[in-house]
Amino acid sequence: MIPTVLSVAGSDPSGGAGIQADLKTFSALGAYGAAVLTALTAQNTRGVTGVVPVSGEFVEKQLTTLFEDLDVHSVKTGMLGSPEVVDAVVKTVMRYRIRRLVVDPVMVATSGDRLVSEETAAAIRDRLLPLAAVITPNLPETAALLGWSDIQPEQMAEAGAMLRDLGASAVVVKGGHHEGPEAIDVLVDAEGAHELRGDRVPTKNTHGTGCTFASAIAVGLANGKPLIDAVADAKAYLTEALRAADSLHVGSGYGPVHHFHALWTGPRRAN
Ligand SMILES: Nc1ncnc2c1ncn2[C@@H]1O[C@H](COP(=O)(O)OP(=O)(O)O)[C@@H](O)[C@H]1O
Ligand SMILES: Cc1ncc(COP(=O)(O)O)c(N)n1
Repeated sequence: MIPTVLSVAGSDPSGGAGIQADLKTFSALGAYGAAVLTALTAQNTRGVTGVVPVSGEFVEKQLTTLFEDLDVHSVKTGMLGSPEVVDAVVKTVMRYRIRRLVVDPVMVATSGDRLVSEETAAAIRDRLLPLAAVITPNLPETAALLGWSDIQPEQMAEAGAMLRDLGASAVVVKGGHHEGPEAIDVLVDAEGAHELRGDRVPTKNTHGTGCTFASAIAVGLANGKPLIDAVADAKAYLTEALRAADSLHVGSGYGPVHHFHALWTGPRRAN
C-alpha cells in the first residue's frame, strides 16, 4: 500500500525547502504527499525577504477538512508561522490521535534568516514537542530549545536526552552545522543515544536538508519502520541527494539538494 504522509509547513517558492521539499521527498520515496500551508515566504537560494503567516484558524480549517476525509499515516511539521498555528496543530494531533508525528523545529533558514519568532519557538517547545514521536533540531535549534548559547559535538547526546525530558519520545540532534569529514547525527530514544555517521558531502548546496531529512523519516514511519531504521534510511537518502546537488544549478546562493537523484543519469560528482 502507498502511505499518505502530510506536511504542515511553509512555502519556499525556490522549491528547495519547506512544503516543496517535503512533497518532493514524499514522492521520491514512494509516498502520497498531502500539504497544509502555515506560511508563505518570499525566498530564494540567497535569503528570505518576507513572510506572511496563515492564521491559526485557517490552518485548523485545512487540517480538519483533510482529516475528515483522508487516512494519514504520518505527519511532519516544519515552519509554523505563529503560536496560534502551533496550537492549531496541537489540537489536531490530539483530536485525531496522531502518533507518528515528526517535528522539525524550524527556526532559521540555511541563509541565516530567522523564519519564526521566539514566541513561536517557545510554543513548539512547550506544547508540540511533548506530542512528537521524534523531533529533529539542528545544532542552533537544539541550543535555542535548551536556552544554551552554543553546543559542542560531545554535548549532542546530553542535549538530546534533555530534550527528551521535555516530553518528546525521541530526538535526533543533527550535526550538519559542525565541520569534519563526517556528518554525525545523534538519535536519543528510550534505549539511549545512537550515533549515525555519514560522509560529509563537500557542497554548498544544502538548502532544505533539514526539511528533506524530517520528511524522509516521516515516510519511513508511515511504512511501519522502527524509528532507528527510518532515521538511518533518511540519512542515506539525503546523503545521495546532497551528492547529486551540484548537478542542479539552481540559484547563486545555497542551492537545493537533488530529491530525484535516483532518476538522474548524468555524471556523478567525485566525492
Ligand atoms: N554537507 C553534508 N553532507 C552530508 N550530510 C549533511 C551535510 N550537511 C548536512 N547534512 C545532514 O543533513 C541533515 C540535516 O542537517 P542540518 O544541516 O544540521 O539541518 P538543518 O537543515 O535543519 O540546518 C543531517 O542528517 C545532517 O547530518
Ligand atoms: C518555508 C521554509 N521552511 C523551512 C526552511 C528551512 O530550510 P532548511 O531545511 O535548509 O533548514 C526554509 N528555508 N523555508
